[in-house]
Amino acid sequence: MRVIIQNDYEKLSLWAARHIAKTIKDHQKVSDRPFILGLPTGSSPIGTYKELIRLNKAGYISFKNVITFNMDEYVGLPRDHEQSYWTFMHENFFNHIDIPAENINMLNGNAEDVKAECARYEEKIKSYGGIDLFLGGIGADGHIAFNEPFSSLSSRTRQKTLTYDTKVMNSRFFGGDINKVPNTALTVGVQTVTDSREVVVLVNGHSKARALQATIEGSVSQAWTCSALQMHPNALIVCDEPACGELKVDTYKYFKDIESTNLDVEKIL
Ligand SMILES: N[C@@H]1[C@@H](O)[C@H](O)[C@@H](COP(=O)(O)O)O[C@@H]1O
Repeated sequence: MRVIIQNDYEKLSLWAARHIAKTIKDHQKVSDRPFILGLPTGSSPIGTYKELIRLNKAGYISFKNVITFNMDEYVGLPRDHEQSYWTFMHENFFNHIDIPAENINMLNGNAEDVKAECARYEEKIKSYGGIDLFLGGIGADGHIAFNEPFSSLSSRTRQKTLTYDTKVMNSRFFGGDINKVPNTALTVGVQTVTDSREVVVLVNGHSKARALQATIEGSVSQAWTCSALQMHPNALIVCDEPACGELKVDTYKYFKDIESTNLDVEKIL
């Protein structure tokens, strides 16, 4: 596992976006196969999306030959609801880049047959030969996508019930009213994420410090689904200083030292 520690959210976002842009560009230099990109919602990736949009508008990177798969979607919210992940992704990313609409894949939280919808999603990912890079965020309880604590580490796309804690956290987007937060969501599984060739996870702010500690230093356990990343051969955590608050001093120093020549955001592209 690599851990890149940046001073603040802005630097974290620049680093992650530029790393993703470079990875896509490097792939495009040697292959005509579309790049398959997994994407999250939440507040963590907003800065990364802003920088990717800037790089797209500046002509550094094109998304014309990129296929995206989003991690999750609430069940039962109309697609054009202001808090659906479909709306979030279009407002914060897709509407501002050159990606063709048919390249965008999102789970349909209003599907009549939810099981069939989840199976279709897994099949479609497989049909492209898997995901090249899955970008993710992390919940304060360590959930990745909507894989709440005690989700199987070998889980696949399915419907999950949201925990009370997650509903409280996400109620900030629903006018603070927990009753407006959907009870369930469709989500890719932990293994859908870890099957990807690379996983990049953004972790910012002190509220994520326990989750970051569990991800890096804890045992691999379904209690912290983010800990599954320890088994991944190409997992990269991009975090800020406040998120490191619960790490051992030695762990923090180790990653600062070993990545010291890779931290400069101006030297990635
Ligand atoms: N399903 C999403 C997760 O994918 C996201 O990582 C998490 C953290 O959100 P934020 O980035 O706003 O802290 O929120 C939701 O639960």
